[in-house]
Amino acid sequence: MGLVYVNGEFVDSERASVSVFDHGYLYGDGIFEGIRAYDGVIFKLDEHLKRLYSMAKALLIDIPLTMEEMKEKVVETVRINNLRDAYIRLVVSRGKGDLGLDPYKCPKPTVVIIADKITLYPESMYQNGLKIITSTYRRNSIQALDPQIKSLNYLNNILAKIEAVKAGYPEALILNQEGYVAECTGDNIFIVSNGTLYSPPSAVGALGGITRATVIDIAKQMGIPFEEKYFSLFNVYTADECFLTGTAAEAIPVVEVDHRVIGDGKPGPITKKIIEEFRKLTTVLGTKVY
Ligand SMILES: Cc1ncc(COP(=O)(O)O)c(CNc2cccc(C(=O)O)c2)c1O
Repeated sequence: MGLVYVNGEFVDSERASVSVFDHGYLYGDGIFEGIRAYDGVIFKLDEHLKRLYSMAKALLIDIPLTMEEMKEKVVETVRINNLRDAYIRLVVSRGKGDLGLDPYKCPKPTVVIIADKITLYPESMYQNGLKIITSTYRRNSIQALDPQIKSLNYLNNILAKIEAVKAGYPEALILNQEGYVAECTGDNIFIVSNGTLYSPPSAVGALGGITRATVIDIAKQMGIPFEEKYFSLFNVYTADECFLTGTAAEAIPVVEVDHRVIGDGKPGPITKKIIEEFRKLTTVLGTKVY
């Protein structure tokens, strides 16, 4: 049985809970981070915390810990559970209030840190690549709720995920309302065409992924040209390679989109090299737990 950090205390995971009057639960009023530890190193913890505090600022949530204190609590949560490889879920909500949605009736944000195991995709999917479809659900407009904020409002992603799973696919691509490719339900997207790597800017309606940023750095170090560019499904269908990036998924090849075979239908050479380089970095760029 693991221990979960809840508002300053470590509680058995079976008993860990938040109030039913918590606005994260009642209204999805909150944000979260998904972080990974590899062999006792928490990958890019600083980058994740920087994003968390930026998102909190955007929502006017005043996290009751400094970034340094939060960093110590994340490390302590992995350590107290004796984990070396872990998926860490850090959730900050507006906190306990009354049944109205007024955030100014929530005196103190709730902070929850969970460290556990997660396996999103089996190794075979990394070897063979994913087959995905495009969801009929469009990404919510940045004028309504900016997808750069990793909020507790994941219904847009969940509805697209339901569509994929019901159709027999592990993941779905989401377009924005203009028809540009945004990202998948839980991952950013890259395509490779004529030796250049492309990924849409976050302004398309996508999370500014930490893994995406890492892959862009890897590409630069490998001398692979990278361009941030809006692109359509046509560009995906006709790409030489395609892959997705996310903390849980890392980098995973895509070999078919909407029944269009990408390249030769196998994980591409640039994709495979990037995956190899990414895995090398995971125990180098991060914060030691032990
Ligand atoms: C919408 C979205 N876009 C991109 C990413 C990748 O971002 P990072 O490279 O910073 O992790 C995410 C995060 N990926 C994520 C978060 C929560 C659950 C699941 C799941 O697939 O169950 C996936 C995400 O939720």
